[in-house]
Amino acid sequence: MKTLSQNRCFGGTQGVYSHASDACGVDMTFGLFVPEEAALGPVPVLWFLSGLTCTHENAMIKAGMQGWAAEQGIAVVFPDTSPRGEGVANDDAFDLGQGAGFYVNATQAPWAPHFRMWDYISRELPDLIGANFALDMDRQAITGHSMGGHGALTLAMGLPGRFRSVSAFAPICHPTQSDWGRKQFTAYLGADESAWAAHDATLLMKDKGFDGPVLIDTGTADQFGDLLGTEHLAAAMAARRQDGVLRLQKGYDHSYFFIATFMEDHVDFHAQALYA
Ligand SMILES: N[C@@H](CCC(=O)N[C@@H](CSC=O)C(=O)NCC(=O)O)C(=O)O
Repeated sequence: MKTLSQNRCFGGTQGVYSHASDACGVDMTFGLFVPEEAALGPVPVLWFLSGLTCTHENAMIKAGMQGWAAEQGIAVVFPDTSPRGEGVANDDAFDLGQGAGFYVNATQAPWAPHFRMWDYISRELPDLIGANFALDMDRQAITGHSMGGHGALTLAMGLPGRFRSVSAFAPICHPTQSDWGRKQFTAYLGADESAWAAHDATLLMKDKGFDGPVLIDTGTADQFGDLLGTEHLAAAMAARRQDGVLRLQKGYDHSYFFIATFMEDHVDFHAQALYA
């Protein structure tokens, strides 16, 4: 692992690191905020999965997470959203290929050799940060935005026991029925839709739900609202009596201004679960 930068931040350290990824077969970059409490012992971990077109950097510099995480003594991980570089497949569209990994393991050409973001986020990166930083990997929570909200919800429900709480900002909720999902799952996973269900938050909510609290915020003025399928996840949560809150925030759009506005709520929500 290589340290690319380290800056003192709210008493802790905001770092950016790169490493050779076995899962993705290329070097991957991630951000990690570690609060000052880590000097005394391992601290809980909150993951932030970012959306389409993002690198590790967007949320790290725009979401305003570090101050709230420092107050709670929680570390925050900011992974990249896909493998990148020459030799890695890509597409001209912003919603496929590099910057648009959708948190799945691709099985189809030309994506399969590198696009293994499920394995990267669920296995390789946790192992790496757990071994190299003072993090308590028995206390993890996860959040994310848009495509990253989809990733947070599907990883939380797909890995029972891993995360104590899950939240999301404007998540893609029902990708198997959305143009933000059908196109990408066809490309990455193939035309057989039975392989898609494990990556659809609404279907997972109907099937198994999440063994912990859920918090979702989406803006009523979200310019991508029709692609998110929020109503389908809301219905699935209500039908199974999921422990959770889904809020529609008046006038907010899809941007990081929306995310930053409600970030304190989300970090506090996760802190309650991580310190219970
Ligand atoms: N370029 C696209 C819009 C891309 C966009 O809005 N990306 C969002 C995530 S959308 C869902 O995953 C984002 O977080 N962008 C990065 C940022 O820093 O704002 C278009 O033109 O439609």
